[in-house]
Amino acid sequence: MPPSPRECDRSTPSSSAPPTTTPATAILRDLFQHQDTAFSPEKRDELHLRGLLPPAQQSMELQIERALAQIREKKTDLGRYVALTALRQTNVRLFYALVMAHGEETLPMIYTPTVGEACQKFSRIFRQPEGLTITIEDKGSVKDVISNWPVPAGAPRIAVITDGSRILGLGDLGYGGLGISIGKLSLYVAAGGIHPRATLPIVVDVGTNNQELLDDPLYLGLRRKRASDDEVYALMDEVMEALQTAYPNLIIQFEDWASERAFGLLERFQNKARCFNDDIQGTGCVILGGFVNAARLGSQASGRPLHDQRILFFGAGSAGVGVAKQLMAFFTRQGLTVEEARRKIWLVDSKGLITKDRGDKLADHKVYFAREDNEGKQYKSLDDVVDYVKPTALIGLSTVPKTFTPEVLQKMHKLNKAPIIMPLSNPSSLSECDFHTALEATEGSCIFASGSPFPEEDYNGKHYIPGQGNNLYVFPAIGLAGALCKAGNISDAAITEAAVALADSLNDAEKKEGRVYPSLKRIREISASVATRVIQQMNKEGAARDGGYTGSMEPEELHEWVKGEMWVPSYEKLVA
Ligand SMILES: NC(=O)C1=CN([C@@H]2O[C@H](COP(=O)(O)OP(=O)(O)OC[C@H]3O[C@@H](n4cnc5c(N)ncnc54)[C@H](O)[C@@H]3O)[C@@H](O)[C@H]2O)C=CC1
Ligand SMILES: CC(=O)C(=O)O
Ligand SMILES: [Mg+2]
Repeated sequence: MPPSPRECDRSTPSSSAPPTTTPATAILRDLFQHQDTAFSPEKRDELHLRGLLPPAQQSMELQIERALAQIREKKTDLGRYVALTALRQTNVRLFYALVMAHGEETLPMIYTPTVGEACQKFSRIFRQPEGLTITIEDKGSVKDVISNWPVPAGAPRIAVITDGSRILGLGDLGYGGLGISIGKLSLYVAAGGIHPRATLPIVVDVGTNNQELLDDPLYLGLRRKRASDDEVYALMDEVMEALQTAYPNLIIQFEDWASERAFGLLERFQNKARCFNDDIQGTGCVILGGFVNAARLGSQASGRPLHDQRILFFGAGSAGVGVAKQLMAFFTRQGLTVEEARRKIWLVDSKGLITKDRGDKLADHKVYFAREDNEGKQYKSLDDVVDYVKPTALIGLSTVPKTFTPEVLQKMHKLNKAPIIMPLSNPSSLSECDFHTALEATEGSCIFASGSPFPEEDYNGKHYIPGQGNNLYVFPAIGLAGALCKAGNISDAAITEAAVALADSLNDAEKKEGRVYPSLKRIREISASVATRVIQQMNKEGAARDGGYTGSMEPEELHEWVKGEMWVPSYEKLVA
């Protein structure tokens, strides 16, 4: 077997102990060394910590209990976000141990929906700098900025990069977008097992067109309007080049760029950088995975063939079109031609059903799905479009809340024994409908998944569990796979493989419960299985660049190896 990539990979954070000369105060201020009350009496002596800590020695489990109680005491979700951030910046192991042990409670606080509000108020809740800031004014010296990133033991393996121009469905939040890079990377650690030190959150500040932010004296970003397309692309050429030179194995995830630039950047870099776009490809992937299971349930209820689907997208931005493109694979894998698959998909934007003869100039990314079979008629309202298309599935990626009205949902119920309803816009306040409304309007018949979490519901004496159709199920695994096998690029086929692996990951109990996505309690297990399949695909394509290491393993061996590579928060070692 060739040498383990670890043996020749200086990008893997070292686990060696700190020099014994590290001053006690520095240990207590170092988020990677802090153990709080867990230091044993011997360690306290050895590290000169005696007297600097309370007398009690406590386990991580007890510390989790205390931290959770403190979080629960906060009155608002934003308060809980701030408290959790403070914990992450103080004791990184305790933070991740808490998130992993209580994911269902804490994920909505560090991710959607709360991360949206945190990005909106980023400059107001700011306490200490995190992540890397590259501004349009750094043009020409991006390399120097990147060289300032402190990497005390190992280089970053995953970067999440945003320009803050479209944060969730909340629009242009300028510099506050950094919160989404930080939030996504927290999930890389909690769900994907990437070492926290190997994560690199980046905001590219090219200005903001959000006047409220520009007028806010506390705003932390550049006080200027957004730079032009040409300026941004020129800056991004330099950023991508500099990042890849500094860190040759870095995987770069584009996040929450306004649609035109999201597509533009993906086209520009997909084949020459180790990158992917989470909103286009990650979302496409997670919805394909869930849709496969939803269609199975729908087909069981209706007795109709699996591919007998008519999918209506409400919203045709980077997420809508990204998912539509990925869902083509649902049909082609069942033997339909690409053209037949395309015809199963209808897209609606703010002007109504997207047709070739609608009379407006369609953005490039919408053209492929523009219908030609509308016989000159145009359909504007969602009600009218539903009447015309007679969809089996309704997928919302519009950022417009409550647009799946009870009337629209009732129509879906009339048309289908088990309609697929996916209001995927984030955060929860922008969801096209909530779970309760969907259940009532469809008399409990819908197969449901939303972008942000909704509580479980009891309806007519039956218990229902909503799915969360969110890219969090796949991006950590895709990035993990790329990092572990040192992928040279991330292909569409690798993304599709992640989707199929996610669909396959439901266990029998979850199938029985009618779920389309596995329980988030199993997210690490899911990430390991998905990452294993993606690595296999990358090897098949020749994209893995680890000298044949992962390619030489049998699937089960590879799976075990992936699991073993995932970072686990523990105090066993002195340094995380
Ligand atoms: N669940 C998940 O994992 C993900 C969810 N999203 C969510 O998807 C949403 C959309 O994201 P993007 O596509 O990047 O945004 P976008 O702004 O590019 O696209 C929004 C689309 O909705 C359409 N739209 C706006 N108002 C409308 C109306 N009144 N009626 C019909 N269509 C309307 C727009 O024309 C546009 O096509 C966001 O809320 C985002 O948070 C995005 C990525 C992942
Ligand atoms: C989940 C996500 O990536 C978004 O809403 O943009
Ligand atoms: Mg996003």
